Amino acid sequence: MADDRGVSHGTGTPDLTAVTDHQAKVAALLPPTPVLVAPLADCLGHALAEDLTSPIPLPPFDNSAMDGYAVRSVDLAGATSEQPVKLPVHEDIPAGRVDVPPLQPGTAHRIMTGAQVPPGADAVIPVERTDRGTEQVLAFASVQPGQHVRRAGEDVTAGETVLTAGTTLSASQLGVAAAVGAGQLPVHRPVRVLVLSTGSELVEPGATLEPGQIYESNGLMLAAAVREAGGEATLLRFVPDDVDAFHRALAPHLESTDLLITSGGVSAGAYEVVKDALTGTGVEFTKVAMQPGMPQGCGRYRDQVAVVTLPGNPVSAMVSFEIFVRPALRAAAGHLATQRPTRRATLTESLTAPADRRQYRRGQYDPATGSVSLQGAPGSHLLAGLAKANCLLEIPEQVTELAAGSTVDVMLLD
Ligand SMILES: Nc1nc2c(c(=O)[nH]1)N[C@H]1C(S)=C(S)[C@@H](COP(=O)(O)OP(=O)(O)OC[C@H]3O[C@@H](n4cnc5c(N)ncnc54)[C@H](O)[C@@H]3O)O[C@H]1N2
Ligand code: MOO
Repeated sequence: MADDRGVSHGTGTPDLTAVTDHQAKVAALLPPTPVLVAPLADCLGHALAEDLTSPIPLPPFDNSAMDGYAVRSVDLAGATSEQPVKLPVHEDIPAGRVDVPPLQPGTAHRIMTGAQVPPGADAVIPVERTDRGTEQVLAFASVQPGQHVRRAGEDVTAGETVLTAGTTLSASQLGVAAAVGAGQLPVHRPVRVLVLSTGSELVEPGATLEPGQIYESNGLMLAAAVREAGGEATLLRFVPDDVDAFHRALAPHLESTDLLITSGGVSAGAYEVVKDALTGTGVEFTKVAMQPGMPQGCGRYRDQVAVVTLPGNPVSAMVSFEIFVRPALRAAAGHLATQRPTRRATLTESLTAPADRRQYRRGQYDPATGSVSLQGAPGSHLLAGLAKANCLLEIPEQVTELAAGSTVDVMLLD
């Protein structure tokens, strides 16, 4: 049933596109990116394209967990500080020594952390429990068989899968790949994104503001968001509010762009350059049942490049990026983790929300108490509040008010 704004109650919204429908449309625009093989050092943040199995065990050989002496544990049975056991020291084994001679019964080899445990030894006595002798050593304690020895394969066995396809490669994932000897990895190429902002009122941050001008912020912010999401961003700013200039600015980038993201110029004003330039080129404009972020558009420009047009209000642009672009970008680049983590949180204060629109409010989530407080008012120009927020509260379409103490879903931003 629709009200006098043409907005229906319940599930049907004749004049407004459902958030989930627009999400699906944007996601469908971005096919998976090709797989390339990249040196390990260039793989940070990319998604692994195939499972990585280890050709070797880790550790590759039994090695010492301590600086000390490799011994046979039976030789130190009953050793105490009062009744130490004396053993001749036959060899010195620094880490990396490969010609390690076997340990004879009743002797010790001095050994360093990470060095190969010699055949015949079954334990290591740490240097602190000895007199640190080099020709012969006094051991002031006994050791259990296996003590302070790191066994071959106890971390990873040969043939074991250490990373699965779709894993986002962060520092520790690159660490394990290097440890098992992978010099390069098959990864999905990041999505190449052109971020374009238009608006005659916009000037470069750092320049002097004339009356009526504002600093350009969306372009820089969206390009950073693309990079944080694992994409490659090229920034094209200060494109004049002129349709021909818009097409001319775009043309040299078409070949090397998978996705064009614009901000601004799509609502109902007399100078909506993005809408004017892209209408009829394969891009469709709509109003989504969301606040902020109602005016949206997407499509394929001249059958060539995926396009998502975000609204110009900075908070609208950023929230729209989070809801529509980020998950699609990550899915196309092969990441299994496409969604931000979510929590159910207790609201510390009451709020009201517009009917029939899904509202995203900015908030501060406190993981210690599981509570969330609002960060600033709902206005979509209030960028400072967004900058202080660590989460978005998702207020469902049918909810118009929530009392303090209510439970609400939050999406964590960092
Ligand atoms: N009559 C109507 N007016 C508006 C409607 C509507 O439905 N009917 N929708 C409102 C909503 S909701 C939004 S959101 C905005 C979206 O407008 P546009 O996407 O066309 O954006 P602009 O008008 O170009 O700019 C809006 C606002 O954002 C500032 N802006 C734009 N680009 C940047 C940038 N790169 N960096 C910083 N700030 C930017 C711009 O100066 C404006 O203040 O429309 C409402 N109006
Ligand atoms: O929907 Mo607009 O994006 O509220 O400000």
